[in-house]
Amino acid sequence: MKGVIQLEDGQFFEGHASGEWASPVEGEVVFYTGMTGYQEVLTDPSYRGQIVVFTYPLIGNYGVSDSGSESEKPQVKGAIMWQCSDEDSHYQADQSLAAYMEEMDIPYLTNIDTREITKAIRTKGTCRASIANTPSAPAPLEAAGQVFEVSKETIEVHGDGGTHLVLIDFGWKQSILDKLLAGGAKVTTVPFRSIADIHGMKPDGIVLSNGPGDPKDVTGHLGELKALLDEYPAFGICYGHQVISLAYGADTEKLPFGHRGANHPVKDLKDGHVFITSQNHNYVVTGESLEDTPLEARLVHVNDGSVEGVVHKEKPIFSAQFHPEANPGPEDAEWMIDEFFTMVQKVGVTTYV
Ligand SMILES: NC(=O)CC[C@H](N)C(=O)O
Repeated sequence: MKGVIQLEDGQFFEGHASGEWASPVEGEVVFYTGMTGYQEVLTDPSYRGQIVVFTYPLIGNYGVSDSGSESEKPQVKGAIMWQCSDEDSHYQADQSLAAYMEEMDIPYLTNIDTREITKAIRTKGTCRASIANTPSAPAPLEAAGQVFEVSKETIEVHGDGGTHLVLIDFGWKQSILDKLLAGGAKVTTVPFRSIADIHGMKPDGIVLSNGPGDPKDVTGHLGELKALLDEYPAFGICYGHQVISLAYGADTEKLPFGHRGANHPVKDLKDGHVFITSQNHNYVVTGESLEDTPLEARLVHVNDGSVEGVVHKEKPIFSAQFHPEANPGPEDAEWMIDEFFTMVQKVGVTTYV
């Protein structure tokens, strides 16, 4: 069956549709350049509401595993591929990607020249798009507030390790929780709407999770968040990095087409070493906006010089704009999780630079 993705500016790309749709599927269209990691991408709450173009031509060749998802259900609005495999060649696979897409009812197109559409997004910038059986213009309105859809309603306790960490929930990924548990923590996940409750839990440290959409969606919580950060060691991952920066007075802006893939080089200004990271973000902290804050940039993207991590000049607080939990992607940045545990365990720490 015929399927079409149409961008905001009227450009459209024709391919095969996974189904017959009564109405168009609309969302922000972004591209992901990794060769692997499709299951994590489809289920990562940070991709909530987006249509993801996979640039690598063969997606799904190692199938889908029951234990490989980043949240309980798919989060993307739709997917665009050249080829979606209906075979699963991996000993841990439970089903093929094509079967998974059908079971989960994720609308997708195949036989689309994903490199051509990526060039269009790169030229025009991230934009809205619609997937349908015939060309259909997407509504111009930008969706907002996805973080309210993915942050859970309740406080949950995981594991029983000796270090008590609170993971502030902006839509946390399973692999962040897994890494904290593996490091020896008991982890309490707390919805960002319940930040005030965290003081009573007296945790050893705070981790601020990844999340979808614009970090300014949680502006109303920044005051109580800063009060918390002033008291506890903290580590922010992606959305978490952005809200730490906003809480201390820095600003964020939207990149033209974001960073999504598993090969983004980042430089640590502390010692000059460059490492490869897994990334998934539209927004960045603007470098100049850090000037009048107690934060400074420690990590920068080698390709475009954008801020990839900040550190507080006096307090034990630091952050990563990328994904040190590395699902999907290289594990080069896992040292940050180790550093966080060391920082939390270090009694009387006052400076972390
Ligand atoms: N992975 C994330 O946490 C993404 C953060 C934010 N939604 C952005 O797009 O920049």
